[in-house]
Amino acid sequence: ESSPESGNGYTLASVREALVKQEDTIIYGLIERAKFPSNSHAYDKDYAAIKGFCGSLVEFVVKNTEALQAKAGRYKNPEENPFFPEYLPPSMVPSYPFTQILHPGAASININKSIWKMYFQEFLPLLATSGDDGNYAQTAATDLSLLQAISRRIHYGKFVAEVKFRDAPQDYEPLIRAKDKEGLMKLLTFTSVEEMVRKRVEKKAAVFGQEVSLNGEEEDNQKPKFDPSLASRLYQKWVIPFTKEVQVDYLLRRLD
Ligand SMILES: C=C(O[C@@H]1C=C(C(=O)O)C=C[C@H]1O)C(=O)O
Repeated sequence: ESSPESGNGYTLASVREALVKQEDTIIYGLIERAKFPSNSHAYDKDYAAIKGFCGSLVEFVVKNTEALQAKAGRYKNPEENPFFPEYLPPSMVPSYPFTQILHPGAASININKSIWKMYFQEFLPLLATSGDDGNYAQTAATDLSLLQAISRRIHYGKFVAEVKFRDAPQDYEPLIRAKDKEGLMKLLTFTSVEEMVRKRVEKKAAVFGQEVSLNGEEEDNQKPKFDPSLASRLYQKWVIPFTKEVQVDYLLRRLD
């Protein structure tokens, strides 16, 4: 039951359930980041001028936090993918026997560079209101936890692809051998599931982002913590397409 060849309890239903739970983490992350204004100095390499470090304050926070978390074992879990893998020290803690269901080729898939670019260049300007309150370190910390949640969700595509492959190897194998990316993309796509995901994410964003007061009348006039349609936009434009890209990348390596 627990050999690497068996499914180890992973099914399409269970991986989808995991994705639903990760939506919560992403939405909490959006709420936390939206508490701060844009704080553009946090992203400015010239502003930071940190001794012995070349890069912005957010890069400084992310690289150093990832290094600490790597020592504490974070990246031993195949669900976790660092943004700066080239700077990571080894884990210093006893290893845990994480269930290994993925093909070893999964380890070489990391699209965090694209996620990073999307987040800072395209998404963050939509989420953060303009302004500067000086809380650059705190802002960078919220960026990192939101980025980690988005990255985990997107790279979970490896697990999604693995269970889809196991459910129908006869359908996937010829496309993999032919390196038919378009055919694979079509086969792994479920538009009705995607639509449900987008709708649920927007609804969760509206519910979680609601101001809570004890006077029922006030609630209607309260501004939400962030625009809920941004959450579904994030999913539609980036999270879902990136997840599918990871699935295709994974499947292309599946028979190596
Ligand atoms: C993740 C899956 O694969 C695809 C990507 C989806 C997503 O990122 O939400 C949803 C449906 C599929 O088109 C899935 O089938 O659940």
